[in-house]
Amino acid sequence: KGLRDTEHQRASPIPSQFSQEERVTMKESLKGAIQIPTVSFNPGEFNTTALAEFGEYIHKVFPTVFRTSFIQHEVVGEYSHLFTVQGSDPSLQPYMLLAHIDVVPATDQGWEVPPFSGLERDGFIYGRGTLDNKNSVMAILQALELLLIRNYIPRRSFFIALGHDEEVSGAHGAQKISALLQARGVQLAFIVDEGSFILDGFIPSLKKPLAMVSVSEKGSLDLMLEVNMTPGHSSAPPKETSIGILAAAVSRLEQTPLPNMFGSGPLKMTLQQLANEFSFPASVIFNNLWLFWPLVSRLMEREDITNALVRTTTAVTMFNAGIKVNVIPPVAQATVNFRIHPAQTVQEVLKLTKDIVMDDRVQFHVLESVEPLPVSPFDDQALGYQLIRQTIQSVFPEINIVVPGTCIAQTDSRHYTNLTTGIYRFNPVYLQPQDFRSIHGINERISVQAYESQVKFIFEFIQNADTEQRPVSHLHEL
Ligand SMILES: CCCCCCCC/C=C\CCCCCCCC(=O)N[C@@H](Cc1ccccc1)C(=O)O
Ligand SMILES: [Zn+2]
Ligand SMILES: [Zn+2]
Repeated sequence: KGLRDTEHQRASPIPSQFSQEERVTMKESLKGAIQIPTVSFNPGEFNTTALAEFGEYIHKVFPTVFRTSFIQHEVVGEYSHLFTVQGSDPSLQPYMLLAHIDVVPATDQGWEVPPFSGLERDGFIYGRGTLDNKNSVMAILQALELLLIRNYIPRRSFFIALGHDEEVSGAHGAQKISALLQARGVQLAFIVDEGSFILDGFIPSLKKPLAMVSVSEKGSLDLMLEVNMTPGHSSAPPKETSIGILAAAVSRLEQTPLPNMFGSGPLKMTLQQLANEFSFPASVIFNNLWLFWPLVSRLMEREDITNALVRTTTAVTMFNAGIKVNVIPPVAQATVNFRIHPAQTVQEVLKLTKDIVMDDRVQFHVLESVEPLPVSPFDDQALGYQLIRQTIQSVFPEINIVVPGTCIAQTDSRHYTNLTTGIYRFNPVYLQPQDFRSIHGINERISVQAYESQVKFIFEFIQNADTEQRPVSHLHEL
């Protein structure tokens, strides 16, 4: 099911074919972007030199974008970029494409090539940001540049927002852009951001790749656990120290996963839509979840990635205690990062956590919390979702599974809920489990061909968004 464009609009799309010279230029431009180490270290702590250089770099490699009269470019929060592309038809509601220019840190250790070299090997461009998320930054601007060179004039207005601090919360980039657009009275038809991919090999019994468009996003709770004890000489220690008490509390949390929420939230819809794609006997199981849900939910718990879809996860990420070898430690602190399932709330997770720890000597400090994001519409009338489906069909004709999903991490799009109810997280790039581990890990890379397809996707997406849409009953009719 989906939307179909009108006949006359469909008659003359600009074909997404790029010359050999354009293909070389686009991959070289991505490599150049990777070579600029736009690292975010901590909130408010960025490589500002690199961020400034990145701003100059995009001017250099996308000159047409910057000199086009109907495109306004603004720098927001010093290093983020907002482009307003004024469409020719003001009756169409605008949309927004999001990406971020900052990356997480990377040292050379474990990498086949240095992480900021942007080197090409065996058809892959390596480097921090090739999947998260300079590929999107560059592909969006590259697609627009190529459309403008072909004299394309968009009908529907759209915004491109490139945040510079997504990896450390988005407070200086996305939040400021969002406030600016709100002050201007902007309401968006939908937003497309990072957060999911064309998944290949994530579900053992499913041989075909599937495009998962995330329509929701898990929340988070950063909780600091603290134990205070009177310090003293280690030669006559008390029965328990602050470290021992805290370690036991943290261990209880790790040993007691929060409840399996299988059956609530978007996952059930995802699996129902997938049911007919499995071969026997998995197809019978997924078509009868009312009977087999205990089995499926247990199977999903086995792997870390699918476990993250069925529950609020608990990750102990920091532990600090002790000041000297012969001093009883006065304070022990641990930070726990919970990723909250869409069917739970911050308060529920806090209560469950306190019940598991069950020790009055442990104090709880909420450092930061974000509720899970609402589920964006993905029905036949949902413009953003259907445009993504339609463009997947055309750019990746081999993919016949497009399902709504939940993003297990957080994205800058969470700062834009004031502007739209349609937030879709999808990168048109194939991802295998080992690629998933490279995001924030080592040897992050994208194939030249995958990057070209991403440019092609956005090139077509912008044109598809300009066609008048009306509902149709079958996707294959698009
Ligand atoms: C049933 C099918 C199985 C589906 C498996 C799902 C596979 C997941 C695939 C892709 C997910 C990739 C997510 C990439 C986005 C990463 C965004 C990110 O890292 N965000 C940060 C934001 C943040 C939050 C708080 C403080 C600082 C930064 C994050 O979430 O940590
Ligand atoms: Zn990212
Ligand atoms: Zn990231």
